[in-house]
Amino acid sequence: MSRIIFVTSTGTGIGKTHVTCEAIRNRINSGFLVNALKPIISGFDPAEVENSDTGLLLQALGRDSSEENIAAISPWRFSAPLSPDQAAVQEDQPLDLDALVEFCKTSCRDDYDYHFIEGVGGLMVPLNDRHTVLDWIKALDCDIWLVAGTYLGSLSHTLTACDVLHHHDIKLSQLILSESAENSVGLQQTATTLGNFLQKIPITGIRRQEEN
Ligand SMILES: Nc1ncnc2c1ncn2[C@@H]1O[C@H](COP(=O)(O)OP(=O)(O)OP(=O)(O)O)[C@@H](O)[C@H]1O
Ligand SMILES: C[C@H](N)[C@H](N)CCCCCC(=O)O
Ligand SMILES: [Mg+2]
Repeated sequence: MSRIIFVTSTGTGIGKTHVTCEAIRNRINSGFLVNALKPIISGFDPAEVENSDTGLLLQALGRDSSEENIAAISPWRFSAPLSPDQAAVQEDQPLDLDALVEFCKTSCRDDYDYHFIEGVGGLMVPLNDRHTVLDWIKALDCDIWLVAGTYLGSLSHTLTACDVLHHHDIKLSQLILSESAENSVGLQQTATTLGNFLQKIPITGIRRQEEN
């Protein structure tokens, strides 16, 4: 039975891709068959694929960044580094929630042990003028990972996101703290405080691994 894991966050630039790539590598190294999708990417530059979320995910999967491989995991690609609803209008490529959900469900029928789906930005990022990432999550039957930072300010951002999920009866499988580069108050302090409010949710942390 394969597992589908949707990776969302408290905001943009927090660590979804970093966490997902690490999770992919760990599972492949353990002998599992893994796939990953980054269905919607904005700020995408075809000349800089290697550094893009799509390129990094493909690298973690052990695949090259051919046009075909890029299109297979990231069909909605926008150049503008904006919220998808804005980039889609600007680039005349409307984002339809049903088409997005159908793409994810079809892709996740492929025979892998794990399917990772990286969202876009944070939990409530608008996809069009009516739907957000939350609606996308609600339309899928999958595990949810929330990636949060350890920067000063993250506690409120994280508890807000958890409250939204709870309000919508969406069970959070785990909260992953990706240690922030700036203004970090530290993994342990952040985990301890969040643990006081999120007793039933497993909290794990990833130390800041300085990029080589
Ligand atoms: N634990 C960590 N150790 C080292 N670098 C990290 C860690 N977490 C995040 N980063 C770095 O911080 C930057 C932002 O992380 P990442 O790209 O994973 O964010 P994201 O949530 O996927 O952003 P987006 O919303 O654009 O998809 C990247 O350069 C990433 O390599
Ligand atoms: C461009 C960036 N890296 C992400 N792909 C998109 C982030 C959208 C954030 C929208 C918002 O919450 O204000
Ligand atoms: Mg990312």
